[in-house]
Amino acid sequence: AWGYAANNGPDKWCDNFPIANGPRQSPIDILPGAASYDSGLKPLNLKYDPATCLDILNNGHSFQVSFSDDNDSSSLKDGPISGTYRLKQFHFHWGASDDKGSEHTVAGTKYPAELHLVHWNTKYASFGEAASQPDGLAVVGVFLKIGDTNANLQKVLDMFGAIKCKGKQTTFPNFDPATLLPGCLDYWTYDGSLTTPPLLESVTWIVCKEPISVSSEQMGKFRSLLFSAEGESECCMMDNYRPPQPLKGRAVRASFQ
Ligand SMILES: NS(=O)(=O)c1ccc(-n2ccn(-c3ccc(F)cc3F)c2=O)cc1
Ligand SMILES: [Zn+2]
Repeated sequence: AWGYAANNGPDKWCDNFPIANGPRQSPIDILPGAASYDSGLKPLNLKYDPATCLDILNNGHSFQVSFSDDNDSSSLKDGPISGTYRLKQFHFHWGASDDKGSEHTVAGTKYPAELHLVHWNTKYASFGEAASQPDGLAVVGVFLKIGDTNANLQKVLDMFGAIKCKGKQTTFPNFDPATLLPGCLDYWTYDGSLTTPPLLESVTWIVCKEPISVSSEQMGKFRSLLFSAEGESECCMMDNYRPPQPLKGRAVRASFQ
């Protein structure tokens, strides 16, 4: 199965997922100087209800916090998208050290981690249906930068004892993902894909320019999770990021000047 090791990592994914070499793959290196300001882009309209937060899971590639999506209580509108996209889950990607870990990069700069808030277009019947459509998903990416301890993030990290190994899951009620957003919601946007298999080219990427803070100690906590399941030889979860992919002529637009 796919992973992030030398024998099953990003350079091998094309063996089972040929779309890995497709025309709109993610992540990318964002060049702020080459992004075009689009005054037609609206501010992001994010509305999250903590009551929709369900559970937290170690899926063997990252950990993810899932939300009930049977109504629009936690949803994204406006920005570069049309219609309403419901929040399904959020997760992170991070490195083995603080000098790498993000998937998107900014003029070659790597951040120690990147948060992805995954939403699906309610014009489709379900997440699974939306995931196979070119306008099916919208993922908001937020960079993490080493600085002050992030008390809101700490609420997530405090759950790690219960999800150390692949397959472990526990309830995680009443968490507000809006507390993980930066103060300024300026963003870059481009058409891309899922950054892990199945690498579906169904994502409108919305990458926030402003990072949120994380302390180096908190980054250490991320690396205490395991890729491995209980009873398997322990393998620390880190470097679970795909490197930037070819832009192939795509435009990257900025919501700010
Ligand atoms: N890193 S990211 O681009 O935000 C990202 C990467 C991969 C996924 N992902 C993996 C499996 N799925 C998935 C789950 C259920 C389904 F019906 C269809 C899917 F594509 C999915 O959305 C979701 C998000
Ligand atoms: Zn992701």
